[in-house]
Amino acid sequence: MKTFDGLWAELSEKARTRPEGSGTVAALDAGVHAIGKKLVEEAAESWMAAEHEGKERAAEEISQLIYHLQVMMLALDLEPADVYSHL
Ligand SMILES: N=c1c2ncn([C@@H]3O[C@H](COP(=O)(O)OP(=O)(O)OP(=O)(O)O)[C@@H](O)[C@H]3O)c2ncn1[C@@H]1O[C@H](COP(=O)(O)O)[C@@H](O)[C@H]1O
Repeated sequence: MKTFDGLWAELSEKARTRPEGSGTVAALDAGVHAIGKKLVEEAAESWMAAEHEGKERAAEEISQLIYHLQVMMLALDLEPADVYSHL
């Protein structure tokens, strides 16, 4: 099963090697404004799923929120440690 750290390693590698067809590379090329819109969209979908669609759907939307959160971190050249230092 993929974890936060496992996904982070995978996405960091994609950002570095820029393979053809990667949605992550396309998202990074689209920029912070576009990534921010996806982040807000997935946050709203997580909220709606949590309130109206049950735990399984909420978990699915939260996984997508984590993905877009990591893409934003990559776009800003932030490492997980930079974020963890504020927890
Ligand atoms: N975990 C994810 C992941 N979660 C969410 N998403 C993206 O977020 C979108 C989900 O948004 P929605 O469900 O709202 O669907 P949508 O609005 O129809 O999507 P769009 O039209 O906006 O693309 C998906 O279409 C993906 O673009 C993800 N894209 C990739 N990953 C993983 O990231 C890794 C690298 O992916 P690539 O860079 O594409 O190789 C792989 O392991 C993937 O499984």
